[in-house]
Order: sequence, then C-alpha cells, then structure tokens
Amino acid sequence: TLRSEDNEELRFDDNFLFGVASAAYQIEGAWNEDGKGESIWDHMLHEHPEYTEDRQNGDVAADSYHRYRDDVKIVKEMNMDFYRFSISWPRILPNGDLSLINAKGVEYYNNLIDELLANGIEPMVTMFHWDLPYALQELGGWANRHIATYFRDYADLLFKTYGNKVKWWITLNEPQSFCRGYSGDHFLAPGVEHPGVGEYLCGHTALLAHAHAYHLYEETYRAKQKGEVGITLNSFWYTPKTENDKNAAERAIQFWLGWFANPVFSKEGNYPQVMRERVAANSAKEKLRRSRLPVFTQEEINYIKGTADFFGLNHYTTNYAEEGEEGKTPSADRDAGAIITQNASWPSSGSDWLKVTPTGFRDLLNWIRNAYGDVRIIITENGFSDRNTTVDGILLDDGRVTYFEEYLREMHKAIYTDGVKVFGYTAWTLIDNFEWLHSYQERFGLYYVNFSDPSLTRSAKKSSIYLGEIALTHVVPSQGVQLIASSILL
Ligand SMILES: O=S(=O)(O)CCCN1CCN(CCO[C@@H]2O[C@H](CO)[C@@H](O)[C@H](O)[C@H]2O)CC1
Repeated sequence: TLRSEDNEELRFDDNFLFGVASAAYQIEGAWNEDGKGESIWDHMLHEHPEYTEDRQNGDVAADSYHRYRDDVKIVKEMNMDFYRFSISWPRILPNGDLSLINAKGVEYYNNLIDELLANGIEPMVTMFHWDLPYALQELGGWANRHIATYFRDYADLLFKTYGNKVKWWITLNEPQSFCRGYSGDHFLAPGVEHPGVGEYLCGHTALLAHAHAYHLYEETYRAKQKGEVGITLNSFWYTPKTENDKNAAERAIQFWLGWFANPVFSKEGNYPQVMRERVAANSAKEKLRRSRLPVFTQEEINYIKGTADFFGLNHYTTNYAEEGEEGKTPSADRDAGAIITQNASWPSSGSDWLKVTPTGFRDLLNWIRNAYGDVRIIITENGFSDRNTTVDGILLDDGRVTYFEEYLREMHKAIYTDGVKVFGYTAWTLIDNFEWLHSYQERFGLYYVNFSDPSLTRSAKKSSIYLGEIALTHVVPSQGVQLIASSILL
C-alpha cells in the first residue's frame, strides 16, 4: 500500500551526489593482458569453471579495459557526478608487492581517470574489490596478517600515483563478503574451506590493512591532496521474524555489519561485545585454548578507531532473523546465533538473495545513525537484478525502475524526515557485467551488454534514463514516471 507521500515529487538538495559503480574483475576483462598478474578470481575460475552457473568467467567480461571510453560516455549520458570503479591490484602489482610495477596497468587507470575528469566526472576509487593478487594468496592471502603491510604498500603507490586527481578513496569493498572466501562459501574466491576461523583471520587482517591505508593518507598525503578516505561495508537489514526475535535481529546486524563497523565507527572500537562473547563461548565449548575470533590489543583498537572520513554502505535487501542457530560447526553463521530467512511473498529479482523490501533501507540507515552517531554516509551500491533473456525484456526494465524509485523514496525519508546524514547515492551497476558465481545470468546493469556479440555494445535500458533524469534534476518524479521513460525509449 503506497502511503500518500509515496506519489509526491521528492527533491534531493543541490549538493547531494549521484553516481554509478562497477568493479575491475566484473567489467574489465583483459585478465592477463599488458602484464597484468593473476588474481584469485582468475585462478579459482580457471581451476573450477564448474563454480559458476554457466562455467563462464571474467577473462573478457565487458572488455572495459579496451572500451572504457564507451563506459565514460555512459556515465556522462546519465548526468552522474561521479563514477565508482575499482583498481585491480594485480594489474598494477602483478606479484602483489612493489618488486614489479606494471607501467601499462598504471597507464590504463590514468587514462580512465583523465577521461572521467575531461567529462567533468569525479573518479571514486575502490582500492580492493575482491581480486587479490594470486601471488599473495600463496602466502595465505587475507588469512595472513602480514598482507596488511602489502596492502599498505599498494595504497601508498595508488595515493602517490593518482592522488592528485582522485579525491575519493574506498579502501575495501565489503570485507564481510570477501572474507567468506575463507570460510568455504565457494561463491567467493579464494574458496578456502576454514569456516569459523578463516573468515575471522581475514577480517582481522582487513581491518589492519584498512587502518594502515587511512593513517598513511593522514600522515603523508591528505595535507597536499585534500581527499577523503573511507570504507564500504555491505549490510542487509534484519527484521525480527516474530516479536520474540528482536535479540536475534540485533545479533545478526551486530555480527554482519558491526563486525567491521564497530572497530572503525564506534566510540569504543573493537569487535562488537556480543561477537566477542559468543565466539569465545563457542570456542570454549569446542575445547579450544583461545577464541577463534582474533584479539586486538588496546593499541590496535585505538589505531583502527575513527579511520574513515565517510561510511560507504552497500544495501540491497532485507532478511528475517529468528532465534536459533544455523550454518557449519564452527562458522561465523553459527556463532551469530540467528536463523536468516526471507518472506516468499516479498517481490523478487533475478537473484535468490535479493527481494524488493525498500522500507528496510530506511530502517538500516536509522540503525547506523543510532549505533554510530552522525557519521557521514554515502550509499556506494544499491541495485536490482533480473534474468530476462529477450532484448525487450532487458531494455524495458520496469522492475529496476520500480526498485530505484522505491529505494530512493525510503532513502529520502531517512535523510529529510529522520535526519540521517546521507550525502550521496551510487547505483549498482553501470553496465551488465560478471555477477560472480551467477556470471552473466544475473544482470544488474543500467545498460545492456550482449555478451554473445563480440562488439559488446552497450545499450541504454529504461532505468538508465530514469536515473539519469534524477541525477540531473535531483527530483524523484511522482508515480507514472515509468510511462515517461518508456515513451523516451520507444
Ligand atoms: O547468490 S547466493 O545466495 O548463492 C550467495 C549470495 C552472495 N551474496 C550476494 C550479495 N553480496 C552482497 C552484495 O555484493 C555486492 O553487490 C553486487 C551484487 O551482488 C556485486 O556485484 C558487487 O560486486 C558486490 O559489491 C554478498 C554475497
């Protein structure tokens, strides 16, 4: 039921920023071209093509390595203020360390950044979006805390090389997600099977790595470059399945968002108390000598606290949480002590995990403000997938237009009614690209790419016109927008 204000025109203030996002492994291709080193995704999917739905991988993807000018044209076409893209660590440092700097890789990102600036678009760089150099995985990858120092060296090179042009830096994209690559959830590389231990070692190193990059910027670059450094955390909203499941919902968000948000954004720092207590208790039951959750020294707690100029949030959907336990023994899933489900009646998308539940967006934004105070938030991903296969079905993407309209309305309420400090919004994703283990079967793009056509032409979907209008006018038009957008297209 749409409330009265749900078909009013909504306005975002003039300095609100609109952008669109992508990620290197999902869009670039050229997996081994011009000296690029192997990433853990290249390695895993070459070794296990059966891990993806269609046995495809990101070797070519949307070939943005060669077609980035077309991509920038699209960002411009959509009147976006900024483009959030990621730099492939192994494209810059094939061995993962400073022993070899790949000049052609450095040049590619310089060209992309210059193309964006020439079109009046701000580059927003994600330093790490899951594609770890395989050479570092051979040393243990994120489970080896010394990788934090390699990340610091990589960050130093990025700040030095691009920092005069790039003013928006995101250190890590979704540590909660990429650390599942160490807990046996094969949907993410490196596909290491150490549930209950691997994901916590990964998270520990990731937080130290993030903090190293932030302090480095603070000490060496900020005065001259005057940019901002933040981190991107993804979070579902967790709503209690019944009145008795309130604690389970709070535990779920403390585990899955608080795991990284508490150490960086809370006053006390450190992992959430409920996480430290539950993992310690379960570890004791398993006759372990110490908790499976690594312990920060007070010095490390202080070092990590406050290491972000903004809170990057990726949000897509809501889950139910209910009392109970699920997941492997041991595993972070089981440590969290909540059974996560969805309501089959919630409108669906092309992804099993993504239901259209817009009010959860407003609830989550309020939870973050209540938990961490008036931290400046930017939505660094929000989007909708479909599995259409006909060109018309793909281009006339009403489901995506409706999703954006409903989520933007809820975000508008969080900002202007509830007073949550959100200063920007990034749509996921620029063009159809490689959706990890769902490969090219789930499309999140605002533009269509026909992956069986070698020209990989980008074609506008209805949603790109809808969102482009909003980025230009800062107005979410009242209902009926869908008729306008389709008339423009047809
Ligand atoms: O499908 S399955 O049920 O077998 C496994 C679910 C895996 N989830 C999917 C959503 N992702 C958070 C969002 O992940 C983000 O969102 C985008 C869309 O997924 C990705 O393309 C981006 O790279 C990523 O930053 C966390 C991992």
